[in-house]
Amino acid sequence: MNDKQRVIGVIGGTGWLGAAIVNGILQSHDFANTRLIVSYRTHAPRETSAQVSVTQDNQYLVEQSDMVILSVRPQDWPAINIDLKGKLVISVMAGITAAQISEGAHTSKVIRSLPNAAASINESYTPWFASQACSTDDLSIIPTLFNTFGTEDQCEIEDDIDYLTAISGAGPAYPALLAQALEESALTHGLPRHIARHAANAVIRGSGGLLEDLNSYPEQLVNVFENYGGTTAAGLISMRQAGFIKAVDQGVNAAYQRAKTLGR
Ligand SMILES: NC(=O)c1ccc[n+]([C@@H]2O[C@H](COP(=O)([O-])OP(=O)(O)OC[C@H]3O[C@@H](n4cnc5c(N)ncnc54)[C@H](O)[C@@H]3O)[C@@H](O)[C@H]2O)c1
Ligand code: PRO
Repeated sequence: MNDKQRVIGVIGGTGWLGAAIVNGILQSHDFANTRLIVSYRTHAPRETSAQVSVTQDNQYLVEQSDMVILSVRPQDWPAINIDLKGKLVISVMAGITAAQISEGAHTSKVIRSLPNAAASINESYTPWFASQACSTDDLSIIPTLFNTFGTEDQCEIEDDIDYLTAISGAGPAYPALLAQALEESALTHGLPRHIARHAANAVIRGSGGLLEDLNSYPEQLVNVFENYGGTTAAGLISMRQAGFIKAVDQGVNAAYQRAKTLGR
C-alpha cells in the first residue's frame, strides 16, 4: 500500500473499541507513516505518542483528517455534529445505517463495519459494507486497515452487517458464556473454583486453536468427537437434546433484532 503522510481521525478513539483500533494501527508497519488524531469526550488519554494527537473538538478532527473512523456508542451518534464535506468515513457503530451516517456526517462515502472485542488482541473479525460513492482508491485501504486488528470480509448487502453484529460482533461473548456454564457445572460438582475456571478457560482457548488447525470447519471437529462414540459424544447428544442449537439461534436472532432497532 502506498502510505503517504495520511491522517486518520478517530472519534471516540479513547473508548473500548476505538483504543483497540488505534493500537492496531500504531502497531502496523502498513501505517508507520500515518498520523492519528483522536477525540475524547471527558477524560484525555494518559498515554501519548508522537504519532497521535488528541482533541475534544470533533469538527477540528475532521478538518485535520483524510478519513475519519466513528467509534462512539449508537446512542451518542445523534449528538456528533460533524461535516465531513465528502471525506471518507468508517463507522464501527452497531445499528446505525450507512444512510443515517451519510446524512448526519455530510458525506456519501461511508464504510459501515462491525469489528468485535477481540480487536484488543488484534483478533477481531470485521465485516464491512461500502456505500456506492466509495471509489476504488477509498476501498483499497479498508482491508489493510482492518487487518491491523484482525481479519475482514467485504459484504455486498448492508443488512448482513446487522446480522453479523449478532454473530461475530457479539460473538466473543458467546464462548465466554459457555466457559461460564462449564465453570458453574464444575463448581456444582464440588471442584475448587481455580481449577473449574482454569479448565473452562483452557477449553475455549484450545478449541479455538483446534478450529484453526482444521481450517475453520466446526462441524468437522464436532463430527470427529461424535464418531469417536465416547464421553464427548454423550455430552454433545445431551446438549443438543436440551436445546443448545435452538438456544444459540434464538440468542443470535435477539441480538440481530436489537441491531435492527438500535438506530431508530
Ligand atoms: N466494544 C465492542 O466489542 C464493540 C464491537 C463492535 C462494535 N462496537 C461499536 O463501537 C462503538 C464504540 O463502542 P465501545 O464499546 O468502544 O464504547 P465506549 O463507550 O467504550 O467508547 C465510546 C467512546 O466514545 C466517546 N464519546 C462519546 N461521545 C463523544 C463525543 N461527542 N466526542 C468524542 N468522543 C465521544 C466516549 O467518551 C467513549 O470513550 C459503538 O458504536 C459500538 O456499537 C463495539
Ligand atoms: N458489542 C456491542 C454491543 O453489545 C456492539 C456489537 C458488539 O452492542
